[in-house]
Amino acid sequence: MPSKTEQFLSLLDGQPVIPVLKIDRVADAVPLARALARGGLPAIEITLRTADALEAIRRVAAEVEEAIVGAGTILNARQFSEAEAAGSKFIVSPGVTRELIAAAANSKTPLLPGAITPGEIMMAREAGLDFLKFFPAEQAGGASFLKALASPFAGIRFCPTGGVTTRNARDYLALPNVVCVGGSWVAPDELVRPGDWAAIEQLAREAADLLKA
Ligand SMILES: O=C(O)C(=O)C[C@H](O)[C@H](O)COP(=O)(O)O
Repeated sequence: MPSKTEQFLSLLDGQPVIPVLKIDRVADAVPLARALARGGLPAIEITLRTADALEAIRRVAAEVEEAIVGAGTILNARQFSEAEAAGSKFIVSPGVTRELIAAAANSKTPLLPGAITPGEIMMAREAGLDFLKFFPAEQAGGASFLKALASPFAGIRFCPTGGVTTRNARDYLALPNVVCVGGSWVAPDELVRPGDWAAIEQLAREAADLLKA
């Protein structure tokens, strides 16, 4: 039986960027998920930072077959189960807590918890969590900080998120302990608001190709 991390990584299937989405209008969720998938980024994270986030997850899970929808900004066990019930295929949290560790242990849905410091990483590791969100990546010390964590934590893989853009994504993706990065830059408000799905598809395509150039 592959570990939950292995299952999660095979779901991501080499996708280098996970779009981090804040859905202000629930009607945007489906066309946005479709545009990102068309551009090559089927795995998306819808953050529970807006009132309609769970409904957005529900709609994408039900209507966008090609999407792999996850939930972000999960802060406690209640939100974990609500997001799971809405159809989330993975759960992302900004940090790691005992409550979330227990929720993840009781669930088949993989958890990508935030961790920055060696102590947080060790706490996650002790709980069997070995794929972590390095958050907030840029603000906490960036690629050089994360690089320094590779030696003591050889088995831990990261998804740096926070301040990551096309400008610095390659610096992270070049690190041996980085699997993918997360970021909101592929779905900026100024393109989502007018429903410019073609422009978002193009941004997704550029992001999906980051590892190729
Ligand atoms: O809410 C969460 O759980 C988050 O992940 C916080 C941030 O929205 C992401 O880290 C994206 O950050 P930016 O790409 O810098 O906009």
